[in-house]
Amino acid sequence: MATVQNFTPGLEGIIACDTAISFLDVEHEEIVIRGYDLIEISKKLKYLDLVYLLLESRLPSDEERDNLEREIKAEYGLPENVLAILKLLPRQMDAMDALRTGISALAGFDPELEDHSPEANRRKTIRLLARIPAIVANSYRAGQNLPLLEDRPELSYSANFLYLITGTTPGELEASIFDQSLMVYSEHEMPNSTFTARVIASTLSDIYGAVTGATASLKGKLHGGANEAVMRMLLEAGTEHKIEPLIMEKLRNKERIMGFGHRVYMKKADPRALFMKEALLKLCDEIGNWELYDMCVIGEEVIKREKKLYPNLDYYAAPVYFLLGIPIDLYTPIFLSARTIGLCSHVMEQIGNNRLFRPRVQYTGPRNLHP
Ligand SMILES: CC(=O)SCCNC(=O)CCNC(=O)[C@H](O)C(C)(C)COP(=O)(O)OP(=O)(O)OC[C@H]1O[C@@H](n2cnc3c(N)ncnc32)[C@H](O)[C@@H]1OP(=O)(O)O
Ligand SMILES: O=C([O-])CC(=O)C(=O)O
Repeated sequence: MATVQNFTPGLEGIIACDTAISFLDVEHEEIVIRGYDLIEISKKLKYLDLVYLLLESRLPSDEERDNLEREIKAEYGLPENVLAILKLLPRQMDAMDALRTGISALAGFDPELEDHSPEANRRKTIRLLARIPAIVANSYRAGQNLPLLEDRPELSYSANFLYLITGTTPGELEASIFDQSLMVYSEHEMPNSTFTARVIASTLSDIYGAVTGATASLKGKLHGGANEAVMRMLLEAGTEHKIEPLIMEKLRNKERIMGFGHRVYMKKADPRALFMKEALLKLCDEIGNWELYDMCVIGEEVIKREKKLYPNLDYYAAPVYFLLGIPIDLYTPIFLSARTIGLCSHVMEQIGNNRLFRPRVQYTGPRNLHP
């Protein structure tokens, strides 16, 4: 049997590349984004400040952030033919598959597709940030026979995104919590989807292809798809009295409980989950009904007691999105939209210092067979 040294299934703990973008400092429970603590900037700043930080490696002045917002808004609007493709998709198609198709179709309408210069890739990133929310919302609306909506540039970037999804202008608290959720979903070092994007970029393929591949990766319920599964579980329980028996039954059946555990944190809290837990409480306070919050807290305690596992971001983002009136099918597409800036930053960094990803295998098949 051919052997290769240092085989680690799932590449657990393996350093895949060097990066100046982000790092999970598990020991200090800090997600470092270009030197800043993600949770601190999510509390103090806005999503577009973080977009600027990821793009330019420094925080913007107010004027620089406003200019970035203008740049993105100038690219609002989907090409007619992309809208036509979205309308032709089967109604039952998974929203992540529709999104993947939409992003892939957008590539055909970008005249700079094959220009891999940093300047062209920055412009393509701006276009993706401008157009992915409209794909997410309108592919869903088309499938539901709802009228398609156009961007409203007078709203902030995240308020417009939430408007496209729900069809109503969000209140201040809703827009602010949605913006914070985009921030905590924006970038997270080297998850499967980001690795996928960098692997694709390392062949000198294009940025749309890298984001399309990452979308397929993020769909899976061991990754981004978990936020939708969490909400379905909470709805199945229905009340705070039924969440413990439901979880216990799933554990007896050896099922994984979605929204718990994490390859990197595993036995530590995901700082983003705690932040979204606070956001959930604020939304419950606003409506004067704490049932969902109480149910989540009971679920968290049961899993800690039974499995010594902590919630990840998806566990608390799901009920937050539910209270924001977002259809469950769109939770993972929203994750991808928020993550677009992280993915594009990694693609640009990969191209800037490229080495083709091409690992080896530990061969376990037969040898010396003859036809
Ligand atoms: C934003 C995000 O994308 S975060 C991830 C979202 N995904 C989820 O929430 C899905 C549920 N969680 C999981 O499946 C896992 O925790 C993962 C995939 C996220 C990480 O898993 P891995 O690093 O591969 O850990 P692994 O699968 O080896 O699990 C280690 C042990 O913990 C258990 N475990 C891990 N997560 C869970 C869970 N959610 N429910 C029940 N048991 C779990 C495993 O069964 C295993 O137990 P064992 O050693 O007794 O067999
Ligand atoms: O880091 C991971 O493996 C998954 C995750 O939490 C994310 O992508 O936000």
